[in-house]
Amino acid sequence: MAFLEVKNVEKVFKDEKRGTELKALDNINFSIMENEFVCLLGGSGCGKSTLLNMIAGFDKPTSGEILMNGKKIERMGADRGMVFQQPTLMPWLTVSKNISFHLKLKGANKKKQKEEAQKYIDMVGLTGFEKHYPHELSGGMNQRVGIARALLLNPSLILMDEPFAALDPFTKSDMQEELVRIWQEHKRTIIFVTHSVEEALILGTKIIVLSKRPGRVNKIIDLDMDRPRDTTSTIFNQHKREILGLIHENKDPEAGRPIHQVI
Ligand SMILES: Nc1ncnc2c1ncn2[C@@H]1O[C@H](COP(=O)(O)OP(=O)(O)OP(=O)(O)O)[C@@H](O)[C@H]1O
Repeated sequence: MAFLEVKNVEKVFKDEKRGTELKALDNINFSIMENEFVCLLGGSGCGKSTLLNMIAGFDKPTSGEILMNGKKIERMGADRGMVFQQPTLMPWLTVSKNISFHLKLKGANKKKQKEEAQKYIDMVGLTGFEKHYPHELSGGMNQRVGIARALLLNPSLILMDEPFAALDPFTKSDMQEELVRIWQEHKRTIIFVTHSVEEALILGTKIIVLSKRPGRVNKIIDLDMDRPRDTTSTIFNQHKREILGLIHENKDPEAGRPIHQVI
C-alpha cells in the first residue's frame, strides 16, 4: 500500500464577498512510498503550498481525497511535521526550549525536554547554541531550529514549504546537504516544496512537476542519481533540460489577465 495517496484532488477558493472563485488545483493524482524524498516543483501560484497545506490537514480539498496509510486526512496530526519558509520561533525562548516546546505542552518533565532537545540540536549541527535566543542566530541556524522542532515530534511525514528560500546560496547549499544527511541517516518521508529545478534535482528521489493555474500534475520523474548529486553531470543536466522544457512548454497563456472567475 502507498504511504500517501492524493486522489483526484481539486481545490477551489471561493470569495463570497467579491463573488469570484479561483481554481487553484485540478485533478491532482499521485502516490508516494515510505522513505521517499519528494519535491513538489512548480512556478509561483501553481498551488504547491495549497497542496502541502491539505496534506498537513490545515485545509480540505474541494473534491477528491488524500490518504495516509489508507486513512483519509481530515485534520492536523502529530504524524505530520511542518517546516515553513520562516521558522516562526518564539523569540523569548532559547534554542533548546523552542525545540522542546511541544514536549512541554504534552507534559514531559524538564529532564526529558532537555535530553530530547539535545538529541535534535546535535542532529542539526547546533551543539553549543542550546542557550542562545533566535535573535542571536543566523537565518540558516534559525531554520535548523525549525527543522529540529519538526523532527522532535518524530512525525512519519515531514512537510517543508520552501524552507531554504530566504537563505543565501552558500547557507542554502549547506542546509541542503545537511537535510539529505538527516534523511539518509534517520529515514523519514519528506515532501519538499520548491520552485528551484536545481534544488529539486539535488534533493529528491522523486520530482512532481506541477503545471500552472490551475495546478495539475505535469510529470512525475523518479530520480536514480548517486549522492551527493553532481550538478555538472550529464544525467543531472539532462533532467534539468527536460524539466525546464516542461515548464517552458507550460507557460501560462493567460499571464497578465485576471485570475479569478466570476461565479
Ligand atoms: N486562502 C486562500 N484564499 C484564496 N486564494 C488562495 C488562498 N490560498 C492560495 N490562494 C490562491 O491559490 C493559488 C495557489 O496559491 P499557492 O500559494 O498554493 O501557490 P504556490 O505554488 O505555493 O505559490 P508560491 O510559489 O508563489 O508560494 C494562488 O493563485 C493563490 O492566490
